[in-house]
Amino acid sequence: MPPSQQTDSKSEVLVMGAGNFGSCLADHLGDSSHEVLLWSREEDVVKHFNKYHKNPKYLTDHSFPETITAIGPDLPSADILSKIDVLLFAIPTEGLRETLTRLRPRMDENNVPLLIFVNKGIEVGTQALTLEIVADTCGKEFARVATFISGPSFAKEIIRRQPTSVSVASLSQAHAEKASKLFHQPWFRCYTGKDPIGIELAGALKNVYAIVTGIADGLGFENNTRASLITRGLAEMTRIGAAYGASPLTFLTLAGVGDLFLTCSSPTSRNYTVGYRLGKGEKLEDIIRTLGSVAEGVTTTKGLKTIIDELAVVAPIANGIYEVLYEGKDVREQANLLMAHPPVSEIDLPERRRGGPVSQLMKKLGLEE
Ligand SMILES: NC(=O)C1=CN([C@@H]2O[C@H](COP(=O)(O)OP(=O)(O)OC[C@H]3O[C@@H](n4cnc5c(N)ncnc54)[C@H](O)[C@@H]3O)[C@@H](O)[C@H]2O)C=CC1
Ligand SMILES: O=C(CO)COP(=O)(O)O
Repeated sequence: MPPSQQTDSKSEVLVMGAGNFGSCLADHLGDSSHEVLLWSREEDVVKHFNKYHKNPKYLTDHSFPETITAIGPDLPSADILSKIDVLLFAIPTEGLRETLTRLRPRMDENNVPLLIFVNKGIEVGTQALTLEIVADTCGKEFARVATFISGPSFAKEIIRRQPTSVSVASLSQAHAEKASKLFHQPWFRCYTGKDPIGIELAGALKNVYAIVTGIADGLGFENNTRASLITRGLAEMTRIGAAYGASPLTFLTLAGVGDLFLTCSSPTSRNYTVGYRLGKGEKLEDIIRTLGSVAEGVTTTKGLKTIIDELAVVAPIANGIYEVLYEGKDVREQANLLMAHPPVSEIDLPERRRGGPVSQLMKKLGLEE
């Protein structure tokens, strides 16, 4: 890969969360001349990071640029928050409401940094996406400019500068473009979009289907099975997204099918791994206890079930995984049940545009005037 491009405009960035993804993104931005603070709630991580420039718990082999300073475990002060240009959250969805609630009184609404979120989940209990959590905790002015980055992007590969592309979306086009510019590097491309809710839903839902394909692989099913689960998972995600009010086309983006394909086909995915180990017969509690990292699909399945029921969407795969995770149903029996569903039409196509070769052929068949 070509060397990192040093940007003209140097930003002061604060990354909240020093797990796999927060550390990786701090490294990415620190490597392109931005000043980076990395907040961790774990004191040992902060001390070790500042002494050795290594994270003792996540991406442990990697040496981080010396320009990154770790802070914590106390939350960043009002003074720090007033000086930064970018505030990036890389903590799991379940921890976001509390963190934002505690941070908000320290933030000046007349000096709001660029707010970026990379978590991929639905909050249990409220079924809220992050945009709504931001609105609830910080107010609508913050939510209107909140920006979301999502897409096929394993931390372990970004840190090795593998070419990566992601979707970046916000209700504010200007903020999406700012975030895109901040992250752009020869090994990292950003594609901006205007459907943050669709992008968020896609990122959260693909984790659920990654657990399902992991189960199938763990049970010993092969390539045909995985390909049909990914494709039918995409159809289901799109149906849920459309019923939710997102654009169905968003599910064809990097944050949609891109990330779905990645996480459903690689053991690097924690969600796929949860599924694979379930397929091999391990218990969910044991898998979560020993995973060492978050798999957001497990909690998201719970919120998703409520959404599916409320919107009355046909979602046999998501319902099936809910029953496995939360009702103790047997994984092999659920697989058999899915295959035993009666045949249905594959996809609801929009009205066909008249004209072109299809119309000519239909005329020849006497099916079109
Ligand atoms: N690892 C990856 O490749 C990618 C992860 N993501 C998303 O980024 C988010 C973070 O993932 P990872 O860093 O991989 O997870 P991780 O499990 O490696 O690290 C999570 C970090 O968040 C902190 N944390 C957990 N609960 C917290 C709370 N309640 N308050 C404050 N801090 C808390 C942990 O101490 C840890 O530093 C997740 O939503 C994940 O879906 C998105 C893209 C890629
Ligand atoms: O979202 C990811 C990559 O894009 C990471 O997936 P997992 O959380 O399943 O590891």
